[in-house]
Amino acid sequence: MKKWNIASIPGDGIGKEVVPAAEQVLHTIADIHGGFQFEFTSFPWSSEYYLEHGVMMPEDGIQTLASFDSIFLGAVGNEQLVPDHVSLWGLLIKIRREFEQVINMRPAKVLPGIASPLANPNQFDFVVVRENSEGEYSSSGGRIGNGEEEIAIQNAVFTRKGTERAMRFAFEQAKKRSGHVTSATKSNGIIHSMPFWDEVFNDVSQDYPEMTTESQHIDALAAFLVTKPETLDVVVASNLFGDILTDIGAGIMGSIGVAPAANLNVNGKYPSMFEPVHGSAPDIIGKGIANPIGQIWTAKMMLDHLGEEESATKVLEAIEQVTRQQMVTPDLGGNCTTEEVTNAIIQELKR
Ligand SMILES: NC(=O)C1=CN([C@@H]2O[C@H](COP(=O)(O)OP(=O)(O)OC[C@H]3O[C@@H](n4cnc5c(N)ncnc54)[C@H](O)[C@@H]3O)[C@@H](O)[C@H]2O)C=CC1
Ligand SMILES: CC(=O)C(=O)O
Ligand SMILES: [K+]
Ligand SMILES: [Mn+2]
Repeated sequence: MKKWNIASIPGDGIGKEVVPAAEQVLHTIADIHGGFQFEFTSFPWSSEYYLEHGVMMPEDGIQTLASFDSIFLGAVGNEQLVPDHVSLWGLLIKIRREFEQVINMRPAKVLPGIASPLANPNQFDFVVVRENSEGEYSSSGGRIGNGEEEIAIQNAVFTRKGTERAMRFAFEQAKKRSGHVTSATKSNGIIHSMPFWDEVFNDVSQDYPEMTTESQHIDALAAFLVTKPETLDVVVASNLFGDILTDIGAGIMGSIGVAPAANLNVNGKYPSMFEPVHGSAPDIIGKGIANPIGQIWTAKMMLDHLGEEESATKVLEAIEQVTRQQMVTPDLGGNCTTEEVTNAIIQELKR
């Protein structure tokens, strides 16, 4: 029997609530399949770990993770204990970079039974391909001076290699979908990186003459996600633009609690990491009402990545059956708990 070794990092806040829920679902689907199983090794790396050890993960943490088939992460961040930029750069962003997880794939589509906050949502189904290793998320820059003289400089880094890689990945996705790629730009306001981004998009699109393309400024595109999301298929975006667009994508699905994500290593050198779009949700910690669907849909993406596509499809179908019956947590207007939604998905799988 095949065994998938997964490093599990629940992290902070509701990560500790939704990761175990999704692991239950993964064990269930493995049992149903019968030909593979999961072994989860859990790591306590979090803001609490930082308070005790002064680091978000041990020095050999990256080395430890390298031997796993995939990493399954909840969320990182507890501002009460550790400044966010310290905790995120010490764990989440560190893993993304060290393991060259250069693509963050984030689908968004209508889930049956869920009332979108959009008044008349058309049947949208798109995926954002977010460049995940450079761009605006950069450590280049610094702070100097004090008081009124203080200056903060934050550089964005766009390499041709990284930009092109994200765009090619987007076009390859589009081949499997309806063949339309939208580039998120801002070349009217950002004078170096974004005209460069547009040029690379134009160059790469020459290699995909069968695809249709469009380029939209990020501000207009943000509005289109609300007014006509059904026109989008694959959106390629820089690190920050992709981050923002995917919270909008989550919003129009009904809640950030349902949105999945995959941080993909595409050169095969290191494991990929699967973690939902949402954060640690400090306002609902410990209430038992965190929506587990984002983490469970993320588990579905991990199954796809591991080549267990048939099981992956079954997990998404079970999620859709449960939302169709409106067995959902309060963020989606329901009154179910994390446990009730998880159990309903498990029961659906067992049918
Ligand atoms: N990838 C990651 O690990 C991320 C970590 N963060 C961190 O998380 C902390 C909180 O950040 P926020 O900006 O408030 O974003 P957040 O995503 O944690 O929460 C935003 C809102 O969505 C709700 N929400 C999020 N996930 C939910 C779920 N599964 N079920 C029900 N409701 C849910 C929260 O209750 C809150 O009202 C910060 O420390 C931040 O840095 C934020 C975003 C991503
Ligand atoms: C930090 C964050 O919000 C993200 O990378 O999605
Ligand atoms: K997350
Ligand atoms: Mn985000």
